[in-house]
Amino acid sequence: MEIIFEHVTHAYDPNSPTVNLGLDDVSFKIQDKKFTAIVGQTGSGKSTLVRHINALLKPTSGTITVGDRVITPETNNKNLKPLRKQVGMVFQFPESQLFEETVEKDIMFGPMNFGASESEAREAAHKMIKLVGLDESHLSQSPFDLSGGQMRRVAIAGVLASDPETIILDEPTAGLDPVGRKEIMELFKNLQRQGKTIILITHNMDDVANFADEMAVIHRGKLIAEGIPQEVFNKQELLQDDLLTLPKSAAFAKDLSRKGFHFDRLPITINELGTEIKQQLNGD
Ligand SMILES: Nc1ncnc2c1ncn2[C@@H]1O[C@H](COP(=O)(O)OP(=O)(O)OP(=O)(O)O)[C@@H](O)[C@H]1O
Repeated sequence: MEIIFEHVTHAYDPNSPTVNLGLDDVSFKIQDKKFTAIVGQTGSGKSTLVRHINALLKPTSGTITVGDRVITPETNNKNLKPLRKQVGMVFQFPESQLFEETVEKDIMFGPMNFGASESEAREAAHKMIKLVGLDESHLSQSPFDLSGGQMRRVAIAGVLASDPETIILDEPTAGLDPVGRKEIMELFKNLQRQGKTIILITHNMDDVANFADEMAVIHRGKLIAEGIPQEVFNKQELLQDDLLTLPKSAAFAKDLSRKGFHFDRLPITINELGTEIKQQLNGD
């Protein structure tokens, strides 16, 4: 589902529509079935941006088109269920929203809320628990008897169980160890391969380099750059002004360029870096 922001401004204080702007005249497109990363410093407006996609927040001015639905300042809260079913959202620390007495009931809650029958929701719970890498035996457990990483997976399964077309992830791997983080990121990449549109807010530039097709950089509520990660991470003006940090491979390449190596463009993944170094050592 294509998502189009057109001149979207969000003022947190409606009495002062030009100050305390969460978003300031943002226009851009999020492409259907792509993996798009949204990055920017703390407080730059990333969460504010994505909360407009399922109308959790309404724009003060401008429009957001989500498939065939247009969200405007006048959009009211009635009839938002179809949109919320299409656009699933995994919030930061989603495990804090688990509340049912069993894992199965927790995963079933979303689909039943959107009109699935009990047996359809149960079937979805059995499918999704496996998809997030957990055993079906956990379904009968209390979510609160699971480890933090397992709870995170259950919460993600709950969002996936409604089969949303677009999945928004607000720092879904925060606090996970490197192995857990990689597994979760690969799960989302696989969902994209199966046809989902993925939108990821992250502070981890290695995840952007390794998983995203597109990225957007937000600063003080404004969109200041967008494009494929390889291009955006090579924008000198962003790096000079510390508006963007580099993935580890690119930072390492930058160090090497002070020691005699030359990179036309900074490599952003470990594979690209390895290839470049090999070529230069071989004198290719
Ligand atoms: N409910 C609110 N009321 C008033 N101001 C808010 C509210 N929520 C966010 N803001 C302000 O809007 C700006 C953008 O916040 P937002 O949470 O979108 O940033 P973010 O980039 O997601 O930050 P982080 O990386 O810390 O999650 C910040 O200045 C923040 O203080």
